[in-house]
Parts: sequence; structure tokens; C-alpha cells
Amino acid sequence: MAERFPGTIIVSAVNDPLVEAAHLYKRFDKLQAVDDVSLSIDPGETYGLLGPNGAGKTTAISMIAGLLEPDSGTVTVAGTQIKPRSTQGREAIGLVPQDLAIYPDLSAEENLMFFASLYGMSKRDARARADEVLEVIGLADRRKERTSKYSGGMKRRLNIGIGLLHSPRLLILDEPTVGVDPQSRNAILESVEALSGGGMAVLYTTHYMEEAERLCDRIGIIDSGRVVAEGTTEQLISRVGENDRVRIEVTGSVDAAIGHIRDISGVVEASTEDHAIVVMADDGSRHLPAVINHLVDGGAQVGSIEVTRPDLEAVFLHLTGKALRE
Ligand SMILES: Nc1ncnc2c1ncn2[C@@H]1O[C@H](COP(=O)(O)OP(=O)(O)OP(=O)(O)O)[C@@H](O)[C@H]1O
Repeated sequence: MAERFPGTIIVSAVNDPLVEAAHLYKRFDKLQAVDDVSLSIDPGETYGLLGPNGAGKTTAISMIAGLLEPDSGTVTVAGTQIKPRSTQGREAIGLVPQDLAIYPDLSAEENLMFFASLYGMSKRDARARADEVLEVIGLADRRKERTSKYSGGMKRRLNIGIGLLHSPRLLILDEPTVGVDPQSRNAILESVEALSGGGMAVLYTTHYMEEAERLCDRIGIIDSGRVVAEGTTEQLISRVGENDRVRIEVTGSVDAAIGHIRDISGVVEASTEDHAIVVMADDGSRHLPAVINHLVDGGAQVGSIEVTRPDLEAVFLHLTGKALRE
């Protein structure tokens, strides 16, 4: 991290993370809502906090955004320590909360212009930035409509646009797709991908594993206030040793083949189901030809084949003993 000397310009090293949260704790009465959460996010990286309702995601990001004072722990964003009682460093952060903060009687454009004026932007800059933001959130063609007529998803997209107005380096999104229509959901995911591709760091909370898998370069799995595992989707899956599941429909006997299939290196388990054989293996597609050869050699005919890769849902279950969407 760059050191500060009076009168010098602070230049962060290129490789410094944009966000560093270290050992955050927060307790509400008897509940330890956040219990030693640390994470770092690089510029251009999308970091996902994946966990069920009540896991502590909102509490953690509220501390990272400087809205909530941690009991202990520190947050640094773009080289500045974030403190709830100071506005220092806030310009680097765009927080999009779950609750909407838009004026229903104003159009999308008017809402953006209003919030831009709160940031102290000139009318000209505000107009130019509103144009850019409307493109990013996919509402350019609906910009003049009163937002009271918008769908819930469109309102949510405008909420994201407001968080983007001041061109933050870190965008924090708290479960932005909960309860939105599929079209808006897709628009939101595409916006996040575009922003991240443009170099913005994104902190994204969700309990939808498909979104975490699609968007996030790294994921922290959070449960009961603790990040119980962190890594890329592949790292998380391999860490818990989950296997691919290969299901092959067969006619004829598999008795002769099944012993040979179990002997294939990398095959963990092979069993029969109704008119099918199910093989658990570390890399299902790689073992498929050998499995099929044994079946055919044993006199069985092979029908449809399905390879199911393990997902974050399985990882979550493995780590916590709970389903992500209980
Ligand atoms: N201000 C508060 N006072 C008391 N308890 C709180 C407060 N804020 C959150 N909690 C509790 O802390 C726990 C974590 O809540 P948090 O909102 O951070 O979880 P979450 O993962 O964001 O889930 P959700 O999506 O349901 O908000 C929950 O049990 C919640 O009830």
C-alpha cells in the first residue's frame, strides 16, 4: 500500500487491490452478524458474496461502504481508509442498496439529473453522464417516462444507474436481481459484465448461485457471518472434491461392464438406476469414451448421455450442511 507523505501525490502500486477489508466484526445484541470477514478486490474484478438470507451479506457490505461502523476491523478503498463518520474515500464507492431510492413522479432522466446535482455536477456534465448511465442500464429508450410506470426491474436498474453517476471505482450491489422480471435481470447482469470489463471493481451479493457463477471472478461463500470458503467457482468445487455425475441410458445388461467401469482411474463410483448407469467421476467427459467402450463390449446398447457438473449449490451444501435457498 502506498504511504502518505505531506505534499506528495499518492500513487497506488498497480498491483494493489482496490478494496481491502480486514477482520470485520459486527454484533447485534446476541447475534454475531459478521464474524471476522476479510476480503480484497482488484480493479476490474467482480467479487461475489454468496450466501442465504440472514448470512450477513448486507451487514458486511454496509461496513465496506462506510454506512455501518464495524465493532472491529478495517476497510480501505482506493488507498483511503473508510470510516462511517468521515466522507473520505466515499467518492470511490457506488452503493446500490436493496431498497429503491428513486422519485416516482420523475422520469429516469430527471431522477439522474437530480441525483447528479446532489453530487455537485454541472448541468452539462450531469446530462452527459446521465446519457452514459442510461445506456449502461439499458433504459435510454424509456428515459422520458415517469418511473411510477416502470416495472420493478426497471426501477432497480435506475437505482443502479444512480449508484454509477459519480463514476465510482467500486460498485457494490446488494442482491440486485431479487424479485425482478427476467428481462431486467438479464439487463442487470449484462450491465455488471460491461462495467467490470471496463475496469470497475464490483462487489456483488446474491443467494443465486447461477449469478455468482456467471458474474464473479471470485466468490466468498458466507454463512452465519463467516466466509467459509473463497475462490473461483472451479477452485471452490475442486476444494470440496465434488464430482461430475454421468448418467447413461442403457438397454441390455451392464453386469459385465460395471466392474471394469469402477476400475477406471478417476471413477469414484458406478451404480445402476432404472435403465441407466450412473458414474461419479472427477472429470466425467474425459472418462466417457472408456465407460461407453466397456458398456458396448459388455453387450449393452447406449442411449442418451447426460453429464452434470457439480455446482456452487453442492459446494454450499457440502460446507454448511444446508441448502442455499432454505
Ligand atoms: N440493525 C440490525 N439489528 C439487529 N439485527 C440485525 C440488524 N441488521 C441485520 N440484523 C441481523 O443480522 C443477520 C444478518 O443480516 P444481513 O441483512 O446482513 O443478512 P443478509 O445475508 O444480507 O440477508 P438478507 O438478504 O436477508 O438481508 C440477520 O440475522 C439479521 O436479522
